[in-house]
Amino acid sequence: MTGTVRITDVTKEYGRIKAVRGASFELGQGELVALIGHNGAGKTTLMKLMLGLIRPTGGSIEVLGDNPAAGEFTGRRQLGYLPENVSFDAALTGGETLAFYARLKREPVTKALELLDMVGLGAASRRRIGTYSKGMRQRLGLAQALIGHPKVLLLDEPTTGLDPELRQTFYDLIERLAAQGATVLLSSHALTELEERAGRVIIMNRGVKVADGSIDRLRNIARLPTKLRLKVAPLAPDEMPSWLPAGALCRRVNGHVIEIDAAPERKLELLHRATASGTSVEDIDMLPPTLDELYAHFLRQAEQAS
Ligand SMILES: Nc1ncnc2c1ncn2[C@@H]1O[C@H](COP(=O)(O)OP(=O)(O)OP(=O)(O)O)[C@@H](O)[C@H]1O
Repeated sequence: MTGTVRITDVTKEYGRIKAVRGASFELGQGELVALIGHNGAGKTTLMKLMLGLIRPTGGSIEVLGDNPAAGEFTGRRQLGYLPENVSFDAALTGGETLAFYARLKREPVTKALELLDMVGLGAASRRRIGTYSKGMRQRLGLAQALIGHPKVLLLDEPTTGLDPELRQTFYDLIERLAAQGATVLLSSHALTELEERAGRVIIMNRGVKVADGSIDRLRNIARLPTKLRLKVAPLAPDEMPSWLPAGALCRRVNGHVIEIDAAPERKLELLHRATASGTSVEDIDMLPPTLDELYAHFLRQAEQAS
């Protein structure tokens, strides 16, 4: 993995507000990384630091081998950025807007206009942005960020305002870009949709990085229980299956479905008991901790430690 972004012990203060506190991480070529955290956790500040729009109070930042806040930052043209609240001149058409940004980036206009088709705005390219829906403006923002095949894409809340079908198209698109070698960092509150997509998750809390890794790795660290949902023969009102070990954390979902919280080290034993001959288990679903649950766990842990 070649590092394209290197954040080392970075702090950013706005007066007395510490927006980022001692954050360190590297992003590699072709990585699709989700940056998650509550409002004010420092996500946008980190992106602005990577773009060179603001300077860190402490620590160092390297993007594509250079300091983005340096005057002669050569990598700037290879960065794509979709801000959280994207806004364009309502009087311009989508096509005119994209042509304007292409010229700013010194990229061929015709190539940039092809991006409108890619985000499903080809038919609307001659319409004024004032007539666009929020989802259309968001897609125009994404097309703008993609001008010039950026090596690093920073997307701040990119799926806000997109309907489920467009979200799917959006993720397909960025997965393809990552597969072609782009580094994609996206901030989001939509944890459920990130669960299947992000190869890696960075969790921020009050400016501090509190977790970093693939979802499997975060599951290993958090050691939260896996839910085993079992369909069993109909149970009497207070009955529980006899094969359940004493002390098992178990609840009835309804008269023939029970759910057990299985600690990682007891998962196999419980499965074995459930499927041993003589039990009447008809079906089993294993539900590992969701990203929502992991997120809540790491935030709780960080709050307890502070
Ligand atoms: N220009 C600024 N001047 C003063 N404080 C700022 C400035 N920009 C951000 N902050 C503060 O820094 C902290 C981190 O803000 P940031 O925008 O990075 O959070 P975020 O995680 O992106 O939140 P959101 O999800 O709401 O966008 C917040 O407390 C915010 O109020």
